[in-house]
Amino acid sequence: MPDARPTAMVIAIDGPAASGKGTLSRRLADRLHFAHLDTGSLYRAVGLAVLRAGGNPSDAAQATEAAYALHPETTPLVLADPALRADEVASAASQVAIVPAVREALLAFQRDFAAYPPGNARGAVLDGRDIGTIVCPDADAKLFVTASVEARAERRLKELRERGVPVIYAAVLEDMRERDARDSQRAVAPLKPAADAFLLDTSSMNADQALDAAISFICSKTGLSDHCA
Ligand SMILES: Nc1ncnc2c1ncn2[C@@H]1O[C@H](COP(=O)(O)OP(=O)(O)O)[C@@H](O)[C@H]1O
Ligand SMILES: Nc1ccn([C@@H]2O[C@H](COP(=O)(O)OP(=O)(O)O)[C@@H](O)[C@H]2O)c(=O)n1
Repeated sequence: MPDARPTAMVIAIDGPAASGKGTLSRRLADRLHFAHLDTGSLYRAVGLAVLRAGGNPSDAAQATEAAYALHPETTPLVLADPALRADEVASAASQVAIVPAVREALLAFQRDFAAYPPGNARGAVLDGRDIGTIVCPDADAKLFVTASVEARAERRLKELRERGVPVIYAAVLEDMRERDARDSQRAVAPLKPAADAFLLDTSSMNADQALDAAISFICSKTGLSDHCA
């Protein structure tokens, strides 16, 4: 039986790779004491499972089988796997994400998280590509976080180098462009801002400035006041 908690508040954060949506979502969830779900990790988990099985992430049947093999009880453990952060896994994620049956398989988990955030939290922040458009179209506040493709490639390059991964700027930029194209042009749930999303371009903002801008929008939109100062 669903529990009798009051309806949870939902903040939807979408945007392209390395726009800063994950950093912003984590910090928002901290500030508001909300639960956070990085939905990209779900697609990465499906991509990684196919790669580990020696399969092809573009094969719809293999991707669908891997998506249905993710179970809510074990998913939190799977999402903590550091292997999810590898660049080839990001690429595999964007290939499995094209498959409508994969998206369908992951939908219930995301909607349940939004409706019944873990830890008895009074709200949830979900970040991804289609949260404001498909997963939670009735979210209380929606943000679409962007930055120029060059700024995003610089950020991802720095992040990968800090983790000791040997990469060059041109390859990261090329990968980002490829993934942007695949995510924006796919037929199902393409990356695009919801009509009622607040557009936040972080190209020349640091993470603190992005958080301040987001908090001020969310507070004015939702009437939340206790964490807004
Ligand atoms: N506003 C910002 N300015 C500069 N770097 C940022 C900003 N927001 C996030 N970052 C850094 O950029 C990288 C990508 O950010 P992340 O939040 O993982 O993006 P996304 O979730 O959109 O892929 C991380 O290394 C993060 O620390
Ligand atoms: N809600 C979501 C989240 C991610 N994805 C897919 O999963 C891939 C990896 O997402 P991510 O958010 O982990 O990627 P980064 O922004 O961290 O690079 C994306 O390129 C999308 O193809 C999606 O289709 N829908």
